[in-house]
Amino acid sequence: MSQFSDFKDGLPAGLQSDWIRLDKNNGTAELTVPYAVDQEALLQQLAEHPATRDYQWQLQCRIKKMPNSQPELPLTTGNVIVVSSGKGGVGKSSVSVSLALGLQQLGARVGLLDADIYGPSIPTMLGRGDHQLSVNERNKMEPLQRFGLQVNSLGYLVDDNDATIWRGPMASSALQQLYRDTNWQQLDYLIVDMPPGTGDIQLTMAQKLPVTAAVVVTTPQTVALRDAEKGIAMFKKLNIPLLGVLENMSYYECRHCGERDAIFGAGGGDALATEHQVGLLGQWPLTTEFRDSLDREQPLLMAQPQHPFSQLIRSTAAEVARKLYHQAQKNV
Ligand SMILES: Nc1ncnc2c1ncn2[C@@H]1O[C@H](COP(=O)(O)OP(=O)(O)OP(=O)(O)O)[C@@H](O)[C@H]1O
Repeated sequence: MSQFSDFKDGLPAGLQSDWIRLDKNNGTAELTVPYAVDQEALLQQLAEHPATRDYQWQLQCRIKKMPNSQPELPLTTGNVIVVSSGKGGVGKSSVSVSLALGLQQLGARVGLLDADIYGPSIPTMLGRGDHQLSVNERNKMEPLQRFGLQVNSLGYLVDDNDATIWRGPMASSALQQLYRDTNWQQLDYLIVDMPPGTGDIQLTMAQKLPVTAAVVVTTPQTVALRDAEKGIAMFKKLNIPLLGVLENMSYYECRHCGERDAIFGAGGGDALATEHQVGLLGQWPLTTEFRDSLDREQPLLMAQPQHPFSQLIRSTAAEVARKLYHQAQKNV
């Protein structure tokens, strides 16, 4: 096996020459961020490029486990990405569900952990079907399988009203237990839907998990942006790499005439990301279909995978995967 070092031109963005191995007439491109690459286009390019066209190409997908913020905590899953918001109601749970499904639709094995003690909404968005949470012979909870995701939520375990009265240590140790005592199966990513806010509870919770990276969700509204800023500061303080800010409800697009209305203001997420040098992961519209699909336990990505919003979600998910990889490389 040799590495292909002289292969810089003509590669799709995201592919690096040291991911390429050659063996006689066979070439393997190992994609450590498979989602950032259009695999069909890449195969075609490899087949046509003068330097590579004499080889038979195959692609292998390998998602690395990146370093996490708490090396002393056992990592029982793949990369742990926490989704957080400074303020409630900005769509953090909707984003968590969508990013998890988006990564999965791009080929990853994904779990979703609902840590929102104030109002676990994942069971409402994904439903539970006929499934009940069960405990195996090793006393581990078997995650619920929803749309191909492995899911666990405080909402599957306790009544909503019981969970909301939990405070500090109780909440963070419940989260830790939920993470550790779930029998996650070979995950590439675990998306964690955190409780809204940036107080002591959220801080402690983030410290109790081996977090790989974080995403902060905001709307463009000034009051949400101010709180999102506190979220950015929290992750900086915890030395958790921030993949970027995701602006949700950026504009409403009329279904009939297509006109866009920035009802919560325009440009706020972008300005915030620029000011803190954290990158804007996406600007998601406010749409009836998105809200309705989650209310009906049929996420848009599943119900209408070709919908432009579904495509936007997948491209944000690809950006998250790509950034996670590159960010972690920088911090090694
Ligand atoms: N882009 C969007 N378009 C339309 N509706 C949305 C969008 N994002 C979220 N919603 C809706 O807004 C409501 C709040 O969303 P969600 O529960 O995800 O917010 P949250 O930030 O997790 O709230 P909290 O953490 O305070 O419970 C939900 O009814 C959801 O369907």
